[in-house]
Amino acid sequence: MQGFSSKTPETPVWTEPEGTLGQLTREAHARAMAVADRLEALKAVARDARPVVPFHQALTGPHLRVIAEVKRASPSKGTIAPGLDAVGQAEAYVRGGAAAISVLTEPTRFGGSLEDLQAVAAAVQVPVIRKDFLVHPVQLWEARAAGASAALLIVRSLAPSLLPLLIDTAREIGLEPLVEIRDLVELERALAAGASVIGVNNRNLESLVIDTATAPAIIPHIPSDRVAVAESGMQQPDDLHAPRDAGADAVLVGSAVSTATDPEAQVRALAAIARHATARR
Ligand SMILES: O=P(O)(O)OC[C@@H](O)[C@@H](O)c1c[nH]c2ccccc12
Repeated sequence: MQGFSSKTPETPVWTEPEGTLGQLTREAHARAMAVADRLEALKAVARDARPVVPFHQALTGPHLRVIAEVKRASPSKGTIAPGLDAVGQAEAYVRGGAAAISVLTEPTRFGGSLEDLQAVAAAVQVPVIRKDFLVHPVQLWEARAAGASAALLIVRSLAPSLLPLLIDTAREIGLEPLVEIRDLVELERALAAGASVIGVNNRNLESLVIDTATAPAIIPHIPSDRVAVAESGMQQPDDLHAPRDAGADAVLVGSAVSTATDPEAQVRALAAIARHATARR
């Protein structure tokens, strides 16, 4: 076996995701298998779907952008906003200045659905992202058929050959992949696979532990020709200073806006902080 020389970048051995992420990834894979034979039908629906709204473009510019998420529940907190009306919520986010809307479609732990995604995509003008544990091309077609303009791909959930395959498939369909990482090794994988919008999750999805210092530490390493998004754990406007100062292009906020009594005002307050920003990377 070949050892690593000091000049050879270390290639980590691929291991399956553990903990909650492992479970969610396996469940998502089973759901994909159950609809795999619908691929041709989904392609036909996708042809008539709402045209793609450029996601990359919506997140670029001199100011920090806010991606607001429709989130009823999470594995860490359980149910947080049980009766949430996805469309009403998304419309409030847009009035508050959200640059894009994230819609959870994972059903068991996040209380989401493709119906939510479809309804939101039909109601708002901004790009909508499918947030789930996607592991199969058929799920990208589902996203596009529902009117999504972007889809989340979690590096930790995807075996090395699968990540570039799904990134390429997403782009062929017209979806922009938001490629999620949590450390520098995963950043290298994302870059090598051609990711252009990179999200750094403050939450470790295997242990569910949150550390809001993660995104600010990783983002300065993201090349300036890529879009950098800080994700998770940001509750109030002040929490946006650290990712902004690290050079983030956008922040993704879920729980804080989903549980807000006035979601429009909450997003507006976040976007107001965002507007003071100047990109540093
Ligand atoms: O509710 P928060 O802490 O604002 O987090 C939102 C978002 O980052 C989080 O929902 C998320 C980030 N990556 C994910 C992957 C799958 C499901 C959910 C997520």
